[in-house]
Amino acid sequence: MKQYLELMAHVLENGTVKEDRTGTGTRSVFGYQMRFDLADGFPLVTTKKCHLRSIIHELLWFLKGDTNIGYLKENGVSIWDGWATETGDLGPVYGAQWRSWQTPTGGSVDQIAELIEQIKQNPDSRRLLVSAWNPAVLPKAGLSPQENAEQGLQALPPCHTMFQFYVADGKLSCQLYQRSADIFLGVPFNIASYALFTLMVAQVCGLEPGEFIHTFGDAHLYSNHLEQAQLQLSREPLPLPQMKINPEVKDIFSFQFEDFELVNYQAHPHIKAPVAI
Ligand SMILES: Nc1nc(=O)c2c([nH]1)NC[C@@H]1CN(c3ccc(C(=O)N[C@@H](CCC(=O)O)C(=O)O)cc3)CN21
Ligand SMILES: O=c1ccn([C@H]2C[C@H](O)[C@@H](COP(=O)(O)O)O2)c(=O)[nH]1
Repeated sequence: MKQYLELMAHVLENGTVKEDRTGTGTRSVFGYQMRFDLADGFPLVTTKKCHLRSIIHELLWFLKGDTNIGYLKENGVSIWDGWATETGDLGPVYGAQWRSWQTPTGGSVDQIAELIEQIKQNPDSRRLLVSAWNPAVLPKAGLSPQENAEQGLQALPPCHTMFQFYVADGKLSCQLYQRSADIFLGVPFNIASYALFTLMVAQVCGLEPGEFIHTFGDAHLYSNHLEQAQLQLSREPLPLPQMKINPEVKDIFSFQFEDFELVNYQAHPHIKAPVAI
């Protein structure tokens, strides 16, 4: 995961000191890109131990179209707790936009089902996109995440805002545009999640995995993550693990947690860091 360490080093060296919504303060750059060839192994950060279980459950939860943290809590995943209402709601976040984008006439669009259909039917298409950025449901400034969710708005605007697939030479690649990126906590999750999603889509479409390309808007290190970032930079990256997926699954909505097995994951010890809310 040289790419990830290079991003960290780049932001530490070149980042501008910048205030942010959470009041924590960041070092930030605008515009950056990383590329991962999925044939090189599964891109899970090795310079700190990462919790893949949370990442898999979060992705399956998005794919169900679910926006209540109930499923995550049942599976011991707490990464969304800070933003949910007492009843566990987050408003129309990723799951809702991916699977049931509301149309003005009262219908809904399943962007994931349409994406899979288009990749199969029309692999040369330049329109293989999914957007989670829906201006009609963005949270109102001045309200808390919980107050927004109670009003039917998103608790937090999507950070991974849109992604595009591309098919060439029998290989499927994915590019994500992430408008805002917490390099220490969020980015390792985001890389692994989209790499896994690309492997899943490739399998159900009968394609080989190509590249995952991660493009950033505001990529930042929070001021209370700088020591943790330095510690990670002092560690040697280890060989990447491999992801094994149950080859029987041919429907993107049928994957279950047990269908995934990460093998040969060697990592340095976990590093704790506070999450900015
Ligand atoms: N400031 C901030 N950073 C984020 O990365 C983030 C948000 N907010 N808000 C929405 C989601 C929630 N995400 C999160 C939230 C918490 C962790 C976190 O605390 N990770 C720890 C523990 C992992 C675990 O419990 O499995 C870590 O060490 O990675 C990671 C991603 C990603 N997003
Ligand atoms: O998947 C995610 C979700 C969130 N983040 C980070 C990026 C920012 O640090 C915060 C969101 O705050 P905004 O003020 O809305 O930008 O969460 C992430 O890195 N990955």
